[in-house]
Amino acid sequence: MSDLFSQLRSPQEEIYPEVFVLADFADTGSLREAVSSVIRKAPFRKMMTPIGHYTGIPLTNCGKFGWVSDIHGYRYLSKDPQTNGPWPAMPEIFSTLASSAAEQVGYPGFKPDACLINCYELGTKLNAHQDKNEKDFSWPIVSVSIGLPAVFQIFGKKREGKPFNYQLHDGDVMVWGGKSRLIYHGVKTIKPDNQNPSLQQRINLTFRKAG
Ligand SMILES: O=C(O)CCC(=O)C(=O)O
Ligand SMILES: [Fe+2]
Repeated sequence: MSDLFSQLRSPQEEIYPEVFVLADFADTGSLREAVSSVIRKAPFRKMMTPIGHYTGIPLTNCGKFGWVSDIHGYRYLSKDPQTNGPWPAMPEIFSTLASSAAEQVGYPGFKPDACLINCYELGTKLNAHQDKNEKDFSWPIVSVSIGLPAVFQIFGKKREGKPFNYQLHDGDVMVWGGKSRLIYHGVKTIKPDNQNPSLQQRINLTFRKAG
């Protein structure tokens, strides 16, 4: 996103303790091409949750490990349950982007082995949750926004209460770690963007060191 608004934001902002936003850090045109190549091999799918519902947001993965949900719970698997083969390799531009974003805010040496790709349609949202299926919480989560804007909600240590809200735009990269690594967070219902009425989706990439 390169309009007047994005030029008014500072390139790096700590929006919450140890939660950083790098505004317009990613070149989403080339990321979209890489997403297309991943979803040709591992299409978006809804997954069953332990309580027998489907996840509202279609998702897929690339990298050594992929995050999955089924009636047994949430975990990382080295194989795509739909094919029983490995997940698509993580595109080089994904890992380079995630490592450089992490390094920029104080996590040198971050080498993600899992990238979860969520595909939000208009009217969908992500309920408050923690990212806690990874082995080592000393590594941050790096999250990249593509397409429609979204309001990211930070609830903090508890799921309840009034969240801190921050609007993420195409190209924004958010990194959270340290004392905020296990914050409850979510995404408010995705709305159309009047400036870009042709945009119908938001894609989010989250990079993790899972294994
Ligand atoms: O879509 C986002 O910005 C956040 C996604 C997220 O929290 C997750 O996939 O665990
Ligand atoms: Fe999350």
